[in-house]
Amino acid sequence: MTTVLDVQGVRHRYGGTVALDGVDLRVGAGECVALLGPNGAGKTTLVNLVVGLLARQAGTIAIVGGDPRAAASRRELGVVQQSLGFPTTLKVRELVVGAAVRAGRPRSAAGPVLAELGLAELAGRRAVKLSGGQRQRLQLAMALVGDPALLVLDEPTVGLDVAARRSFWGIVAARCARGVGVLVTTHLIEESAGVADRVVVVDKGRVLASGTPDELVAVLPDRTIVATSSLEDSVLAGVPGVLSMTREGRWVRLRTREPEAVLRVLLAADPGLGDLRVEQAGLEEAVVSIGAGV
Ligand SMILES: Nc1ncnc2c1ncn2[C@@H]1O[C@H](COP(=O)(O)OP(=O)(O)OP(=O)(O)O)[C@@H](O)[C@H]1O
Repeated sequence: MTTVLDVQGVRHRYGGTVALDGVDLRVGAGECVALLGPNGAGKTTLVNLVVGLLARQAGTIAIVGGDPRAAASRRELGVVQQSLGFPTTLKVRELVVGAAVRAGRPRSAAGPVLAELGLAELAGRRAVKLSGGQRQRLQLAMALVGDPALLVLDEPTVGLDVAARRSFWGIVAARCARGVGVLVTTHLIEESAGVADRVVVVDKGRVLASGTPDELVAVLPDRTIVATSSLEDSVLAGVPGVLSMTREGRWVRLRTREPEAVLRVLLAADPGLGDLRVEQAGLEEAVVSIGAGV
């Protein structure tokens, strides 16, 4: 797989604060990588270094082999960042045409992208009059019109409703399938599981874990036994191997790392046991546990 983003040994400090403490990260062509981490983990710093907004202090960053601040590399890059505002007077078409020209593409490249993103009918509208979801699609149109090899999306779906989010990710997935590499930061863990080929968990400026969403979930040994039970709560909580229990009406949820042993006890002792299932932890629990050093 061709590498479109290669980050190696990147460190960054703001005065005495260490924001990145030796980060390695790779995005291949056609790969969607989600960068997950709590507030202050270093995600924005990394994104700003990749898109050339911050000057590199230590380590290397290459976009399709080039320096992020070189003009040739910037043409390989499409960016959607939350904080971007639009000039008040400019219309949707003018902004997309401008982005095409800046990326060295013909003005005519704007038309197909406006159509692909469902913005053709809004092309004559001033950008500041768009809804939140339409603005995100406009930013994506401006990012895609340059035909980038790498898309960097910084919390791109914050504030969007479910339908707008689905449509946004549908467009990104289609580009990914055509070979564009994507780096996306998000707090929406379960959403990232749906779109990312690989999730990279960062905290305190370091990569804690990297893998497919399924791999990350698999590293967490916790399972939850869900069942109806006739046993008293205190008896259930006292079954060897049960880490915690909660009850919702007739249902109990038992967290354990030894599901077979707990099930054996329940099957022998609980005449009212029914509707039994064992669940794996979700991606959110996996990421929280990795962050907590589990
Ligand atoms: N301009 C700055 N000056 C000083 N410290 C900064 C600056 N920007 C970020 N930091 C610090 O660097 C660390 C990493 O911040 P960064 O914004 O990269 O994290 P983040 O993962 O994007 O967080 P969030 O999810 O809250 O946006 C934090 O400790 C933060 O306080």
